[in-house]
Amino acid sequence: MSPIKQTILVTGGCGYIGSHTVLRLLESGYKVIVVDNLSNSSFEALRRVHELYTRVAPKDESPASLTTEQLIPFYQVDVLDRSSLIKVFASHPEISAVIHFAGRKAVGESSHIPLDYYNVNISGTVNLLQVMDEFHVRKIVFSSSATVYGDPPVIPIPETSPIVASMSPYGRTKVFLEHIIKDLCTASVVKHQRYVKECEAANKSVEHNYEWSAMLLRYFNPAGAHPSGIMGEDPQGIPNNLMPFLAQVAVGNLEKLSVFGDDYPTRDGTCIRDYLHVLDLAQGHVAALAKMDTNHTAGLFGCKAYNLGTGTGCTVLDMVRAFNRAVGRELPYVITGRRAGDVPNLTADPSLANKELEWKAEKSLDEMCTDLWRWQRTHPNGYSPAQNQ
Ligand SMILES: NC(=O)c1ccc[n+]([C@@H]2O[C@H](COP(=O)([O-])OP(=O)(O)OC[C@H]3O[C@@H](n4cnc5c(N)ncnc54)[C@H](O)[C@@H]3O)[C@@H](O)[C@H]2O)c1
Ligand SMILES: O=c1ccn([C@@H]2O[C@H](COP(=O)(O)OP(=O)(O)O[C@H]3O[C@H](CO)[C@H](O)[C@H](O)[C@H]3O)[C@@H](O)[C@H]2O)c(=O)[nH]1
Repeated sequence: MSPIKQTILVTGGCGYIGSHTVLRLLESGYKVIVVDNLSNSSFEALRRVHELYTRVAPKDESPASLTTEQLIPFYQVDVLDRSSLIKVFASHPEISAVIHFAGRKAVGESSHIPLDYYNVNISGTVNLLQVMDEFHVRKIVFSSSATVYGDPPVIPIPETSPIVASMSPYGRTKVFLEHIIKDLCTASVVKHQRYVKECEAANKSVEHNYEWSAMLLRYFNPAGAHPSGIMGEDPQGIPNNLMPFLAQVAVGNLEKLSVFGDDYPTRDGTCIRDYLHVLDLAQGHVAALAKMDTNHTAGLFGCKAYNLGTGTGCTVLDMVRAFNRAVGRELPYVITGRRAGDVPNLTADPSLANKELEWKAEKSLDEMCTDLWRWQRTHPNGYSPAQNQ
């Protein structure tokens, strides 16, 4: 008989990082429930997760005989919608932790519609945390970002680097949310101590633990796709990020890449980022959940931040060359002016995650590019069936 599996609620589980993480969770033996309002994704991502999981699942599970919703219960719910969230938690008392991806993530757009970003990212997360607390689910893995470091004083960046009033409303939501989650963890220790004292005074047994545990995962730059070629990033409209933009140039949907500035203090003048394969990033979430469990067994709760990156920085032009190798031809680009808010170098010091989470990004730059290209050339329009081969 299979051991009892923990159930993880994944918000934003149909999105780019979320869908790859849902697959890794299933492969690691977790049960998964997904909440997503599909504002930047489609249910098709979960169908692909189902298909891929069917290929590797243990024989006694036979997921092929299930519908996708039987394998992965799915709720098209907005994290701002408190009563619907309550229904999800009430229907699934087995939820033991939440991985929270849902939110808006376009840096540029956040400067034009800051209230939407503060509403979805901050109010949506506070809403979720309140509902979790109500249902005694007090373990969260949160999608933070390297953007919280602003323009950091030291490269590679350790977690002790100051987190700052970041460069965009989007970035600020991540900074605020880190503070909010830390405050919640701190307050919960006091609440639990008070509760324990009350129990002792009333000669009652201690039935609950009010203490929160949180993992703030500061992602560097996720790239790539599942090596099968059937799952990948499916950005709406013109992509904001470098790698999906390059991939769209390669399939002919966009004419050429604009390289935003070649006058930065870097080896070729273009910005340096730390790109990691999306499956390595997905595995980071599995490692963070495992660490929370080990901590709990040792009686440790509270909030901890980890960098998820490779520790190696690549310039924009390094990435163009790497993607050219995968595609087998030179893609057109033009150097333009700097993009507002970009900083010269965001390269992780991942040693804390390497040591404490026993996690390391394993996949190479060439794998990221080859996997991205396999996905994009077979799905030039992402999950939308129109014109895909
Ligand atoms: N992709 C990156 O480069 C990157 C880097 C650092 C941090 N992050 C963070 O990681 C998380 C996931 O990013 P991603 O790249 O997978 O983005 P994504 O847009 O592909 O995924 C986000 C998912 O959340 C859903 N969603 C959005 N608003 C929602 C709401 N109000 N209620 C319910 N669902 C909602 C979307 O439909 C989507 O499926 C985000 O929080 C993002 O800020 C991403
Ligand atoms: O068309 C483009 C797009 C990007 N770039 C450059 O490529 C680099 C990477 O840009 P991305 O937009 O791909 O990624 P960012 O580092 O700006 O931001 C991403 O990673 C951050 C963490 O490092 C945040 O989490 C943020 O949410 C996420 O979009 C930057 O130097 C940018 O100027 C171009 O030259 N042309």
